[in-house]
Amino acid sequence: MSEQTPSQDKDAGWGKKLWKALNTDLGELVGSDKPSEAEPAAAPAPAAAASTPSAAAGEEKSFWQKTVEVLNTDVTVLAKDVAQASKEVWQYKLKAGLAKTRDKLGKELATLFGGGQIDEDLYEELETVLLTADMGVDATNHLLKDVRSRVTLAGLKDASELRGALKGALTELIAPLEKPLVVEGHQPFIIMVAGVNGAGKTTSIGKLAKYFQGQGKSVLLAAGDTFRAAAREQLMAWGERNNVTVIAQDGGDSAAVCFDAINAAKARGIDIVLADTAGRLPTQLHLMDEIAKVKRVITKADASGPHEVLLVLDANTGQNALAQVKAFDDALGLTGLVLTKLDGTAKGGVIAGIAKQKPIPLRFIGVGEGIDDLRPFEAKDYVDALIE
Ligand SMILES: Nc1nc2c(ncn2[C@@H]2O[C@H](COP(=O)(O)OP(=O)(O)OP(=O)(O)O)[C@@H](O)[C@H]2O)c(=O)[nH]1
Repeated sequence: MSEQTPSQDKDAGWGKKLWKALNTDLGELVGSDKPSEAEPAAAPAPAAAASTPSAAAGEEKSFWQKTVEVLNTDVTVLAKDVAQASKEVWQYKLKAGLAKTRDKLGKELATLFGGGQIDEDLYEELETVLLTADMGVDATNHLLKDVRSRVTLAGLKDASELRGALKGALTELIAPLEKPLVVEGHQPFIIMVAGVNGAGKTTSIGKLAKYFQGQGKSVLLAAGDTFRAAAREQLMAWGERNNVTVIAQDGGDSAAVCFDAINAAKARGIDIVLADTAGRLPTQLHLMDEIAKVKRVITKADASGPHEVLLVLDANTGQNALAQVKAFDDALGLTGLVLTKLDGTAKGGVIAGIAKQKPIPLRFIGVGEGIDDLRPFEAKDYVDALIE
């Protein structure tokens, strides 16, 4: 068993470190009504000079308290700006990532919704468009029914009004999948990651580690894909670059790696364990048995775990993704899904199929190979990016 521990403080993400540093300094300032010795003598502190500790306890605020208030306000405003900018960047990426699906769907919908009356021919064409975007028969039927009732309810007459009806119906259908992963309540919070070969498990684990670090969580990775040596190397290289401990083993047993990783995380007070597993097809029954064993061994290491069992799906597989969801759910009892590679496919409609047939929370979607290209799924953003 090998362990790769980063040299620096890997337990805190930069966000946490920054926040801690700011709060520590500000906290110290609040506790002091006069400049510290480290402050220059010429520090502009007339109010502070006039203000005694008893005055500070009264109505009058000291210079330093006012300074701290201003600084805190600025930090809050700055944090809001950063969050807003980050959201806008993601919406842009999502839109760019869904370009293939949108181009296909959008072009056909544009013709369909160009104008003219709403009739049976139009519904038939809409059905074909939805099916070709890989929404599947069930979801397509559901959407058509919903669109029809919206048309009746709102008394819509012109085809150009159907866009809003379709967007509304689609948002409502996929909204139940929007259940962000909450990694609280257990320490370590153990996330087991499964999927077919090449779905994007290992890269998603790297992205998730960064995402959770950004929330101030400490993360440890279990290189449980002992089948593919490159996956272990990939994870270790990633861990080294990002100061995250990786527990690995040359070849051997995936369950044993996860077991050791959980114990290491417990000993170090780590917040989150992300456990990789080897890719496998649902038809490889012995491998499906093996992954069920990995889960059982995780439960041996921590009776309450795993706290999340994620299935990573490649969006390119389209409707076949549903068969994977069913098989892995039978073997493992899935609690969440990750849909990767939405950027490389015109099959983004598969989310509607999942929502209709196997509504397991879609925790994250991936729209690129970059480290920030995986984010929590939001139904409205998704539909807005898909249908303009
Ligand atoms: N374009 C794009 N590529 C992605 C995305 N997610 C993962 N990939 C790529 O998909 C390829 C396979 O990813 P891996 O993480 O190695 O897949 P895996 O599931 O761990 O593979 P196995 O270990 O063989 O089962 C890599 O080249 C990734 O960069 C995504 O959202 N968009």
